Amino acid sequence: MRLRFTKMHGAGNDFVVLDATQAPLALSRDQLRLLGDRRFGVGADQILVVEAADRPGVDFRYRIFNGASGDEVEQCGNGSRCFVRYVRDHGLSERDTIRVATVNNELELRLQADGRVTVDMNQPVFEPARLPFDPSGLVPRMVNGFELWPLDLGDGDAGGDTAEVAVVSMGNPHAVLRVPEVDAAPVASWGPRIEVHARFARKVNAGFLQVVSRSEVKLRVFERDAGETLACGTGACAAVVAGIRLGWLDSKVDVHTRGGVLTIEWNGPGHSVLMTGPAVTVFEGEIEL
Ligand SMILES: N[C@H](CCC[C@H](N)C(=O)O)C(=O)O
Repeated sequence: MRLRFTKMHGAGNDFVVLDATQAPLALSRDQLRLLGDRRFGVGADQILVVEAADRPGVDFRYRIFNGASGDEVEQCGNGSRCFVRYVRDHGLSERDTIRVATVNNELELRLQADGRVTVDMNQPVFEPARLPFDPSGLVPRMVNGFELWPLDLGDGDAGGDTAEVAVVSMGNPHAVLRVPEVDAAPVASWGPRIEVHARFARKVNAGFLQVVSRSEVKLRVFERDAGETLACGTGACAAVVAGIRLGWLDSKVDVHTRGGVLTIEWNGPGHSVLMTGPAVTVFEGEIEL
């Protein structure tokens, strides 16, 4: 099959975007992994599929697949900003604000005059069972009334490292740990061990957070089924929400990632998280699958 695609990125987190509004695209896991493959295919952290609305009150359906595994996931923040840029540029909508349905939620996406996009990422979820995360037998350290869970990363000869994490769901699961300096953080060694830790039944995205001030942080994320990406939108939301709950951050924070800056705003429980950042089209192409 000959497939047209658009290559995009949001703060360096990159995507292959496909238009399935005219006809459903039933791609196999192998075809999705080929699209994500940086040697044998196009190359992308995630594959985003634009589908026609499947219910009243939304403009499109937004589906997300991790490029390395071909598995469908619940949410992609950087991808949602590219989504609205894509539908505008491809004449699929004339509106600056659109509403999309994901596998487990709905998002409102707003194209700003300066070209950045603001997304209402809905409310964060903290109940461990809804991540899912199994805290049984663990005693959390309470900071500002919020749990930091001691994760034992010891696996045989790897030694008894313990990662102290906050857990947050933005529709997809996140474990956030504070580090003194992101550039020296053990992302390559601890990231994969947290990602597949047995207490996360559907694996987890691991965020490494450096607090620069109450309104500025640096963040690296070892993403579930993607490895370290240059930015993670839901990861930035999860890290800021955790930082606010832990008393480290104010309600509006600039998140410096290796691929660019995202601005996250959250006014506390009961409120949505707002994420603002870039959405860039790199090239259009075709591939034979
Ligand atoms: N790897 C993530 C999906 C992509 C999230 C990230 N790219 C974002 O911008 O939120 C997961 O498996 O939950």
